[in-house]
Amino acid sequence: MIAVNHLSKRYGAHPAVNDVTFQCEPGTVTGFLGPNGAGKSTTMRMICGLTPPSAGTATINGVRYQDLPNPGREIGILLDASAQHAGRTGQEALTLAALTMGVDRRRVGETLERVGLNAVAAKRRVGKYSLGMRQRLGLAQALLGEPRVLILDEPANGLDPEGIFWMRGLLREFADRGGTVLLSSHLLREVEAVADRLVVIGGGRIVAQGSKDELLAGTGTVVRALDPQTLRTALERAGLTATTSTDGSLLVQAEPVAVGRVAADAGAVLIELRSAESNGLEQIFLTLTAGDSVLEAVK
Ligand SMILES: Nc1ncnc2c1ncn2[C@@H]1O[C@H](COP(=O)(O)OP(=O)(O)OP(=O)(O)O)[C@@H](O)[C@H]1O
Repeated sequence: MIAVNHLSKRYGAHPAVNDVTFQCEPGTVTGFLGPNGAGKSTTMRMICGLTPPSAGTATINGVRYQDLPNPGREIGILLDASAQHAGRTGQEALTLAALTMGVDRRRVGETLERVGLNAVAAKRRVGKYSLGMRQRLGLAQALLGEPRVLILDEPANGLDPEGIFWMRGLLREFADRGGTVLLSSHLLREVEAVADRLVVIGGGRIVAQGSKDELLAGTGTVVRALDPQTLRTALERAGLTATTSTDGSLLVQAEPVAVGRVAADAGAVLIELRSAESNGLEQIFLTLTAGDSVLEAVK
C-alpha cells in the first residue's frame, strides 16, 4: 500500500506539488493523471525518496522509502527508462540489479522473458535499444525483486499499441494477485483502460480522485451562459463550486435543476445546461485540469 499525506514540494516560490493526499490499496491499479507539468513526476520522486518533500509524508507499506532495508524487494520503480547505462547489455543491467538486491540470478532470464525481451535483445547493449525496449527493461528491473508495489512514471512512452496492450495485461495481473500499482500518464485513454482508481492532478493540486466508476457518475452539471461572469458570481453567492473548462463552460458540483434555478434568479441567459455524466472522464479531465496541454491529453 502507498500512503501519500499532505505532500508538497516548492521550487523557490513555485509550488510544484501542493498538499497532495491519496492512497493506493493492494489489489488495485491507480492511474495518476494530469497534463504535462502537473506534478506527477515530482510526487512519484518524493514517494521514492529521490526528491525531499517541502512538507508532508509518503510511505510504502507503512515505511518511508529511505527506511526500507532492501527497497527493490518491496517496491519496483520505473521513473525514467532512458536513465540506464548505455554500455551494458540488458542481461548485464539486470544481473547487476539482481546482485544488488540479493535476488537469485536465475530470475534474470525469466524476468527478461516476462517483459518480452528475447535472448538476442538481452545480449544487445542498452544504447542500441529503442525507447520501448528500454521501458521493457526498466519494467524488468522493477519486477525483478518480486515487489508487492509498483510505481511507474509514464511507462507506455515509446511502446507501440501492441506493447501498451501487453503492459496493461501485465499490470492488471499484478494487481489481481494482490499487488499495488501507481501508474502515471498525461493521456487519459492510457490509464482509463487499466486503472480501478484515478487520482487527477492539475497545477500541483489533486483536482479529483476516486474509483473510475465514481468519477464517471456524479460529475455534476455542465453549464454555459451568454455572460459567464454573471453566472459565475451567482453560483458563488449560492455556495456552488464551479470550475471553468477550456471551452468556456462551467462544471458545477450540483444537479442541473439547482444550477438552472440559480441562473434564472440571477437573470443569466443559459445556452447550455446538462448533466456532465454523459461526457464521463474526458469531461472531468478537460474541465478540472484546464490548461495548455489538456487538448493534447485527451487525444
Ligand atoms: N528540479 C526542479 N526544479 C525546478 N522546478 C521543477 C523541478 N522539477 C520539476 N519542476 C517543476 O515542477 C512542476 C511539476 O513538474 P513534474 O515534472 O512533476 O510534472 P509532471 O506532471 O510529471 O509533468 P510531465 O508529464 O511533463 O513529466 C513543473 O512546473 C516543473 O517545471
